[in-house]
Amino acid sequence: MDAEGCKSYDFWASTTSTTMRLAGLWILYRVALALYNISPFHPLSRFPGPKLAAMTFLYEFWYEGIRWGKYTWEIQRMHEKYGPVVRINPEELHCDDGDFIDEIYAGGGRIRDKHQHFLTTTAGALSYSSFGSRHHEIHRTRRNAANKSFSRTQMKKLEPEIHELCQQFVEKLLSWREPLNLTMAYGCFTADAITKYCFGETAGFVSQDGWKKNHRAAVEGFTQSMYILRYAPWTRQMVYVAPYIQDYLPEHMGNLFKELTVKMPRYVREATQGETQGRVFSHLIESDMPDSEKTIFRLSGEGFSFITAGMETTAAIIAFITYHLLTKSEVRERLEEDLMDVDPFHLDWQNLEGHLYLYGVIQEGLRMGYGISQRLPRIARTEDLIYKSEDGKYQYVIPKGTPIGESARIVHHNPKYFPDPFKFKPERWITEDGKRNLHLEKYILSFSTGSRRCLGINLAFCELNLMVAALTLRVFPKMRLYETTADDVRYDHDLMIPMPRKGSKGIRAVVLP
Ligand code: HEM
Repeated sequence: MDAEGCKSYDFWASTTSTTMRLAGLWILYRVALALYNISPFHPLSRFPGPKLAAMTFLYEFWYEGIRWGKYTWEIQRMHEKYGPVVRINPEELHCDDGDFIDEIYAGGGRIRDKHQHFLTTTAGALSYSSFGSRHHEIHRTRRNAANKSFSRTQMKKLEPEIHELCQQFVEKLLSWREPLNLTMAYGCFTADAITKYCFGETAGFVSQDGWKKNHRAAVEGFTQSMYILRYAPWTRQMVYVAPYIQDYLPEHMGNLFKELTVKMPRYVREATQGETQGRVFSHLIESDMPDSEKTIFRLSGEGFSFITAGMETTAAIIAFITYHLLTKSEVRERLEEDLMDVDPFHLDWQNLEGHLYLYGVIQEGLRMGYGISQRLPRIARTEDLIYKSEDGKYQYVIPKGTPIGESARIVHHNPKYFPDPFKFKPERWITEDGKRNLHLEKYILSFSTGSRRCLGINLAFCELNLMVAALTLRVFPKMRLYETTADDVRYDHDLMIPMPRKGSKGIRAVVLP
C-alpha cells in the first residue's frame, strides 16, 4: 500500500472506531436510562405495570407502531391485572376510574398541559393550533379567541345553514341508487357543514354529482401518519418541504402535508379578506390575541384542526348510529314514535333536544362509538393529584408534572356505570321518572372535558340531532345495509379514532326507490 492508500485507510479506520464508540456510548446511555426508569429513584416507581413498559418506550411502540394501534387493548389488560392506575410507559400513567375524570381533565383555571409525546402526532401549522398547544397558558389564549365562534348562541345563529345542508344531503341520498360507504357520505355533509360554518362557503361535497371529492384523504393522512410521526418525530420536519417532495412521500402523509401547506392557507387567506364577516376567522382576526397569533400560517393550523376534528368524528358517530338503527327494529320504532310530532322538513335543534329517546340514541351512539377511542393524557403541572379508589383499596399521589389519561374505549364499557356495556341501549339514558339521566354524562369522554374539551361540541350536537332525526323520518325506512356485518362496526384498533378490523370496507348501505 502506498502512502496515500495508508492515509485513506487510517481515515476510515478512525472514523469507524469513533462511530462505534459513539454508538456504544449511546447504547450505554439508553441502558442506564432504562435502569433508572425502573429504579426506586424514579418518581413513578411506586406505580404498578409491566416492568418492560416502565423501562422503555419500545413496549408501547410494539403495540402502537408494529401491531398498529393496539395499545388500548394492552392497557385494558394492565388494569385487569394491576388495578385502576397503571404505568404505561416510562413517563405516563393511565387511569380506569370514571370518578377521577374531573380531576384529570379539570377546568376552571386549573392548569392542564398536554404531553409532548402525544403532540408529536401533529406537524407544521397544526402544532400551533389550540389542539396542538402543549402549554395551558398559550392554549387559553388561542382557545378564548375561538370560543365565541363555537358558542351555542353562534351555533343557533348559523343553524338554518346546517339545516339546509342536511335537507340537501337527504335529498341526494334518497336519489342515489348505488351502495355507498356511509362514513364517507356523512363525511361530505360534515365537511360541508364545518367549511360553511368557518368560511361561509361549503366545500361543495354535497352538491357535487356523486361522492368522489371529499376531505377523507386529509383525515386519513392525519390518522395514518400518526404513529410514524410519533415514533420518528424527525419526519414532522418534512411538512416544510412537502410541496417539493410530495411525490416521494407515502400517499397519506403527502395528502396531509398538502392540505396543511397549500389548501388551508388559501382558504384562510380568502376568509380573512373580508368576505366572511361574522365567521370564525374574522372573529380570530378581530380578537385580542397578539399579532403573532394571527398569521396565515398559524390560522391555517387552526383551520386544519377544525376540519379534521369536525369531519370524521361526527360522520363516524352518525354512521355508527345508522348501523344500530338499521339492525335493531325495536330501537328504530321507538325513535320514530319519539319523533312523531316532528316535521322532517322543518327541524329545530332546540326542539329535537327535548325528545328524550333521541337524546338516548345520540348518547348511546357517542358511548359505543367513542369519538376518540384512545387515551388523551393531561399534565397537572402545578398540583399533585390525589387518587383514592371507591373501595379505598388503592391510594396514590400522582406527582405534579406526570402525564395521565383515560380512554373512552375503556371507561365507556365499565359495567359499573353502564351495565351490559356492549349492548346498544338508549333506555339507559332515561331515568325511571322520564328525565335525562344526566348523571351518566360524567362518564362519557367522547368530547373530553375540562379546559381542553372539544371546541365544536355545539356544532356536533346540532348536526347529530338534525341528521339523526332527518334520516330516521325520511331515509331509514328505505335504507338497507349492504354487505355490512358487526365486524365492520366492532372496534379493533385506534388511529386516534376507533377503527374496525383491517380489510373492512366500512359501514355500507343502499337506499331503495
Ligand atoms: C361527534 C363529534 C366530535 C367528537 C366525538 C369530538 C371529540 C373531541 C375530543 C375528544 C377532543 C379533545 C382532544 C384532545 O384532548 O386532544 C376534541 C377537541 C377538539 N375538537 Fe372535537 N369532536 C367532535 C366534533 C367536532 C367538531 C364538529 C369540531 C369543529 C370545529 C371540533 C373541533 C375540535 C377542536 C378544534 C378541538 C381542539 C380543542 C382544544 O384543544 O382546545 N370537534 N374533540
